[in-house]
Amino acid sequence: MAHRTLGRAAARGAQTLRSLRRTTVSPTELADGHGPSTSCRNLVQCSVLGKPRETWRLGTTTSPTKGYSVVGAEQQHKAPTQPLPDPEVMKLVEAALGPLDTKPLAPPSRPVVIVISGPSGVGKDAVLNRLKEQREDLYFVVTATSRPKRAGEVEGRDYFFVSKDKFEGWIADNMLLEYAVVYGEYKGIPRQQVDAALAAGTDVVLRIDVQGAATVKRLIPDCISIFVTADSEDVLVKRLVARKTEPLDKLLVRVKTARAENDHIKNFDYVVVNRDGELDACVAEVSGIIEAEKARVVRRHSSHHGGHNHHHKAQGQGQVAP
Ligand SMILES: Nc1nc2c(ncn2[C@@H]2O[C@H](COP(=O)(O)OP(=O)(O)O)[C@@H](O)[C@H]2O)c(=O)[nH]1
Ligand SMILES: Nc1ncnc2c1ncn2[C@@H]1O[C@H](COP(=O)(O)OP(=O)(O)O)[C@@H](O)[C@H]1O
Repeated sequence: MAHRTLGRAAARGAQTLRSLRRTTVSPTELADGHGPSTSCRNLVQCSVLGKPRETWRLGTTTSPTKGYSVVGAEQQHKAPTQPLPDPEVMKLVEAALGPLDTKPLAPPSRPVVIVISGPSGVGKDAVLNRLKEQREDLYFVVTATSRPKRAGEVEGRDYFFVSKDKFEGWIADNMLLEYAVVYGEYKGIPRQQVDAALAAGTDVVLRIDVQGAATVKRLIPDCISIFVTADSEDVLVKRLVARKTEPLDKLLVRVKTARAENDHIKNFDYVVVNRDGELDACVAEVSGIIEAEKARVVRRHSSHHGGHNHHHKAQGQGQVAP
C-alpha cells in the first residue's frame, strides 16, 4: 500500500533525524574549513551569513567560549564497501543448487493491536499526536463517547461524539469491540475500525482506560499493552491542573482514579514514563517498543494464530470508574 510505504519512509526519516549528532566547531576552524563535515560547516556558515533562524531550528546553538555547537552532521553508518559478486561464481552456485530465491527471508509480521493506557493528564493524547506525525504506518482508532465535546476537540479526530441513546444502540447492535463508563460517560471502540485496519494488514493503536485495557487484553491476548505514567503524582496533578479542562470536583475524581490505576501497572506488558518536558523521549520509547514487538519471531511465524479473536463480545463491560 502506497501510504504504508510512505509511512515507513517517514519513520526512517525520523530515525535519521534522531541519529544527528552534536558537534562543536570553533569559528577559526570554520574559517579554515576544518569543520567535522561539509554539511556541518554549511550549516554554521549559513548561520554566520545571516540566516540564524534556519540553523537554530535545526538545533544550532552558539557558545561564546566554545564557538559553535552544531546539530547537523549526520552519522556515517554506511555498510562496508563490498566487492561485486563474481558473476561466474554466482552462475556456478545456481548451476549446483538451482535458481536462488528472491523472496524475503523473514516471514512478514502479522498486524498487532497496541493498547496505550494511563492516568488522565499523563500525556496520552500528546504522545499519540506526536506518534501520528512520525508513524503513518499505524492506524489510530478514534473511539466514541457520550461526553460533550471540549473546546478545541474535533469530531472524528478526538472522538466520535454521540448521544447516550445512539451509544446504547451501538451496544445493542454489538458494534463496539469494548466499551466502558469512564468518569460517568460512555467510551467505546468501534469494532469496524479495528477489523478493517487489521484486515488491511495495518497495526492498530487504541487509547483506552485501564478497565478497557484489561478487556482488550482478554479479547486479544497478544496485543501489546503500554502503560504511560508520569515522573510522580505531583507532576501528574500539576499537568492536569495546567490543562484546565476539569472543574475541581472532577479533577479530584481523576486524581483518585489515577492512584487506583497506577496499581494496575503490573497487568501491562510495558510501562513508559512521560517525563516532564521530555515528550519526544517518551514517543521514541513507545515507537521502539512497537518495533521490537513486531520483530519478535512469534509474531512472524505464519502458523501461529494467537490472539485476534476480537469477535467475542467483551466481558465485564460497563463497569463504572470511580
Ligand atoms: N475503556 C475505554 N476507555 C476509553 C475509550 N476511549 C477513551 N477512553 C479513555 O477514557 C479516559 C477519559 O478520557 P477523556 O474524557 O478524554 O479524558 P482525559 O483522559 O482526561 O483527556 C481516558 O483514559 C481514555 O483513554 C474507549 O473506547 N474505551
Ligand atoms: N512530557 C510532558 N511534559 C510536560 N507536559 C506534558 C508532557 N506530556 C503532555 N504534557 C501536557 O500535559 C497535559 C495533559 O496531556 P494530555 O495529552 O491531555 O493527557 P491525557 O491524554 O493522558 O489525558 C497537556 O497540557 C499536555 O500538553
